[in-house]
Amino acid sequence: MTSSALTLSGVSHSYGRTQALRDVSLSVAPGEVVAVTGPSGCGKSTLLLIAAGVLRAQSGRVTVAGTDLSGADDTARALVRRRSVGLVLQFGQLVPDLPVLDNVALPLLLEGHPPADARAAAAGWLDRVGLAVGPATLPAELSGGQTQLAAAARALVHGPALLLADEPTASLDTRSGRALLELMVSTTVAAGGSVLLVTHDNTVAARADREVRLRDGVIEHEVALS
Ligand SMILES: Nc1ncnc2c1ncn2[C@@H]1O[C@H](COP(=O)(O)OP(=O)(O)OP(=O)(O)O)[C@@H](O)[C@H]1O
Repeated sequence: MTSSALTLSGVSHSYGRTQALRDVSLSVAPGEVVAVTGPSGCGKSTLLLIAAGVLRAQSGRVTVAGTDLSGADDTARALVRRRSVGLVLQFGQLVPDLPVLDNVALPLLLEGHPPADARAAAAGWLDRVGLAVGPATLPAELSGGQTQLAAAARALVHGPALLLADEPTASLDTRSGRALLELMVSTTVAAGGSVLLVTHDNTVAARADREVRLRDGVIEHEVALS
């Protein structure tokens, strides 16, 4: 049996009295690209953060690349995230006092790769996403769009089994956004990985194999796109 890259089974999550997700079940197969869409506040980002192991689901089960995150402690969840997940959040979320190059190299450095190799790989990915920075350039020196490019390079540098992206092209112009999306999706899928994209942009969603539409924290419908 081929295990899925991501499985959510009966996942619910609340922030105080706001129920963000209600009994959501979703599975992403290896090599599959899924877009999660829906109106503002319907729970898209919460779903992605739970899939990434950043948030712990209050109920239900979450499995990433064969590891059950539901019962895992913070260290175990961080390890799965580091090894198997590439995460691109809306505003990049780079480590502010680390040079951009080291931010991109971080997933490899944390896995014990020699620093020179990790930085060479990071430079290669920065080149591929089209971001020219010096070795000492800090995140604060980048525009919003450049920060998204760097975040995408960091998410791809270790060849993740599961790429999770929340509005990954929101700060980029249409052409750069399209090119970045294509790079993220095609390289991940070519390596056998899967992609979960959170987006309100129909042209981004159209790149997916399947669209999962949320409304008020529940799956309203799913459509196969390819
Ligand atoms: N940290 C938080 N504390 C309190 N409520 C939150 C928090 N994060 C999200 N929420 C609430 O949970 C619900 C789902 O939010 P979420 O960010 O997952 O939706 P979304 O579909 O990603 O929205 P958007 O498209 O606007 O980013 C919303 O009602 C939101 O206000």
